[in-house]
Amino acid sequence: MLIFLIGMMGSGKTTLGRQLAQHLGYTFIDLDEYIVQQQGQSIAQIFEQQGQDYFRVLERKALEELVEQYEQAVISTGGGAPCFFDNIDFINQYGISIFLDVSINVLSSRLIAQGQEERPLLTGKSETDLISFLAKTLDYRKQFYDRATHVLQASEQCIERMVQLLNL
Ligand SMILES: Nc1ncnc2c1ncn2[C@@H]1O[C@H](COP(=O)(O)OP(=O)(O)O)[C@@H](O)[C@H]1O
Ligand SMILES: O=C(O)C1=C[C@@H](OP(=O)(O)O)[C@@H](O)[C@H](O)C1
Ligand SMILES: [Mg+2]
Repeated sequence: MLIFLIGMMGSGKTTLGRQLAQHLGYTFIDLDEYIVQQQGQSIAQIFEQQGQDYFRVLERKALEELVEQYEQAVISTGGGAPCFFDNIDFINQYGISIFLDVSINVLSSRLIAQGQEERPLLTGKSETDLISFLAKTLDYRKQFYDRATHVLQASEQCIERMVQLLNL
């Protein structure tokens, strides 16, 4: 089975995905990390040098490659991945998708604590700007996230509890 984690930046896709994969004995793949390794550039460099549209094409190609390569894997996507092309349909065609539903306040405090250098969409934003950017982005992306096959309320839960709740 392929398990795709989807949701906003800071919702815990990378963190939970790694632990879920370990728990299930599945391969763990972070889509951003896969792209970084293939391109030999950071996400920030790809955005800066080739632009966001190019990054979205790389994301789609990476999804296509991964579904060919793996049968049992947890794949943590980047926040925008299910929201471009028909990626959410593609994901649901090849596996299950879990939307990590996290409130804007929790997202913003996690993202502020983590620093912004690896998330080019957030670079240079004050806390107020960040909150309104996240709210506006979620407002648009919700139509894609809502098509996940599973939803996990993930604002407060600790990782271990989330793994139990999924009962996979
Ligand atoms: N369930 C959680 N509870 C508390 N902090 C978390 C949780 N999940 C992730 N974090 C923290 O939030 C930040 C963003 O997590 P990350 O896994 O990189 O999110 P994403 O990949 O969805 O952008 C990290 O600093 C991480 O340690
Ligand atoms: O939401 C987005 O558009 C993005 C999310 C990031 O991944 P995370 O959700 O893991 O931070 C990364 O793919 C890129 O910076 C763009
Ligand atoms: Mg991530």
